[in-house]
Amino acid sequence: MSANIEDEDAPPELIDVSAMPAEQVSVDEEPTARVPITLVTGYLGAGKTTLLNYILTEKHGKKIAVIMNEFGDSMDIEKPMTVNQGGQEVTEWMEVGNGCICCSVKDSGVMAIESLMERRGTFDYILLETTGLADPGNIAPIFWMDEGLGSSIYLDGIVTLVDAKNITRLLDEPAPEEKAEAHDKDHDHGSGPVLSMAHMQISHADVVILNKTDLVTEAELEAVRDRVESINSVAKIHVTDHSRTPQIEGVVLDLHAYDHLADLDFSKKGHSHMDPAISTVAIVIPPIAAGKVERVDAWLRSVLWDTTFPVPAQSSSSEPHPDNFEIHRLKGILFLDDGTSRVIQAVRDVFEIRDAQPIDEDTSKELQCKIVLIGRGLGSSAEPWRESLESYLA
Ligand SMILES: Nc1nc2c(ncn2[C@@H]2O[C@H](COP(=O)(O)OP(=O)(O)OP(=O)(O)O)[C@@H](O)[C@H]2O)c(=O)[nH]1
Ligand SMILES: [Zn+2]
Repeated sequence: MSANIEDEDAPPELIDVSAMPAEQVSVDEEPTARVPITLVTGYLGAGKTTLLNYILTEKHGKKIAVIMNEFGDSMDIEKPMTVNQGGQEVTEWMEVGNGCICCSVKDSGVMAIESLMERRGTFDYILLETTGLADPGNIAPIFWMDEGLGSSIYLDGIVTLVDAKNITRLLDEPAPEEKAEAHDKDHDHGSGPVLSMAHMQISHADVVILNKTDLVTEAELEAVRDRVESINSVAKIHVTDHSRTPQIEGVVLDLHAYDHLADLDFSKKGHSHMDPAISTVAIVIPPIAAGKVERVDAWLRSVLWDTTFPVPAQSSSSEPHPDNFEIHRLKGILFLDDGTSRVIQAVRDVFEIRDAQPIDEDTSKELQCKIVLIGRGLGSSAEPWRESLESYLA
């Protein structure tokens, strides 16, 4: 459908435009020079390192730089020498048989990426394994905000490994130490179910890999799939045993999760057993006037930054507006009356609206603006959200 996948142009740089001087916002320098990065997340032991080892040993014709976290000692390749740089351990880059290079790091992978960039040209893709307790919502914005990294790397997508055997327990009973750490402390989570890190990792995913399926029955697997879909109904789901994905491209690599959103699948809405903590809401409205993009921006600032609905011009819905919500992930596409379109991307409170690649869709299909929100306390209906946005744009 959306024909951009093979496009020569890498997607535009993800920048927090609100934090930058206006003249820098539209700078578009050599987008093809930037290297895509996929973040591989998932709870402790879900199979992240197994996945990376699989990719490092498969034939795929790509030169991938793989950054493993410190727990990656199950690597069945020779463990490289560890060097210490400024108190943080970064192991040296090691060539692997299929043309990839690999290193394992302690703490954040940002330093490893910086050391990696000195080897630019020797690889064309980066895979970063986050530690099992990392909240990808804290990592993804680095690639949007950090000007140095942002000019050489772009975020291709977030892949979350799910341990099919343990995930239900993790979602139901967040460990006490996790509660204390549960993502950033600046956010007031208000009352309600405590979000585990497992929730965060699933809710930020563009792709979910349901792994360890050899350890569960088919019925258990379906229950896990339902649970995952109820937390994040837009992520693509793949089922694996020992992280052996059916293919690598399109599953782990080349996700283009941030370039085109017109083909988002909304058909999985309306789950009977929503996860109590996190849910997905999709706002669908007709194309808007080109002059209204600024209003959409203002509406987003209100819901993402102030977590309040802008006062609606009128309220006709019988459903009350959620008043204690938190949006962790938002994606959207706007079709404008001048024939152009815009993509909206947000991870937590960092967001941007930028020009979308033209879509050569058959014109018989009616274009609709769509905004998908994943978060907490969003309510069971998209109606109050749609109403708020539409009346704000009116
Ligand atoms: N039975 C079974 N075991 C698996 C599967 N995938 C991975 N494992 C095992 O689970 C253990 C943990 O896998 P890893 O790949 O190290 O997990 P990880 O997510 O990298 O773990 P951390 O980095 O510690 O968070 C290893 O012993 C793997 O061999 C699977 O599909 N089935
Ligand atoms: Zn690992």
